[in-house]
Amino acid sequence: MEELKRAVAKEALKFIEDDMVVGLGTGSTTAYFIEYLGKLIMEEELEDVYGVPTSYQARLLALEYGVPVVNLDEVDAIDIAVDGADEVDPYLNLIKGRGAALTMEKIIEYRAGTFLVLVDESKLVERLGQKMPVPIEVIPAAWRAIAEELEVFNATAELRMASKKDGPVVTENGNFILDARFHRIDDPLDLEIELNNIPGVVENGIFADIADIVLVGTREGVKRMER
Ligand SMILES: O=C[C@H](O)[C@H](O)[C@H](O)COP(=O)(O)O
Repeated sequence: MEELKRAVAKEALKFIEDDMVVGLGTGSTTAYFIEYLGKLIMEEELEDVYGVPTSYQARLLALEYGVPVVNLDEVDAIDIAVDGADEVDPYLNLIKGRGAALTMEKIIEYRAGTFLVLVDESKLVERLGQKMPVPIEVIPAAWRAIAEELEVFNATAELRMASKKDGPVVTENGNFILDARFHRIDDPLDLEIELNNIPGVVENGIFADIADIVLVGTREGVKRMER
């Protein structure tokens, strides 16, 4: 699996040109991309490329591998954003947020001229929600009210607990994450909008209609899905 992730990360470098502002995603697949991008910048194969990190993880990796970073409010535009995903359906709708970075990821990826997604073949599903729950970032005081509200959607929600901290995961925005399992997601765009209408929801991990290209690492090589 790591080999497939490395292969898509390498392929993604072909999309990066001099003078680009690049959204840097979060997760294990994008980590390889940031490493390889840093190498090209250090070897002066690429010039004047800046990264806009979607998380502390992306920022730390960029600093480690030599990708100059800028904040979202310092750039006029983002040329391309590169990020992983937890699930990809045949229409390029995604579930993201296993790493709890979904809100900043969506802000940056929505703003990008091109949103390039990097996955291995295990992430492909026929229908979103088949394997993964939908992460929902919520204002802490509202977590229980929102979990109850989700029953209306025929979903069961669990508060995500931390593994190296007592109590719940706290996002980089100071919020909690609910992982919601839906009986069946027929219309991802509609559900994405509906979830964000619940008071106290900051953002949810359905990324419908936003990915432009998905690179899929398979045992037969890197395949490309496009809209
Ligand atoms: O918040 C985390 C992100 O949405 C990740 O991009 C996503 O979970 C994919 O991560 P990985 O490449 O490690 O599977």
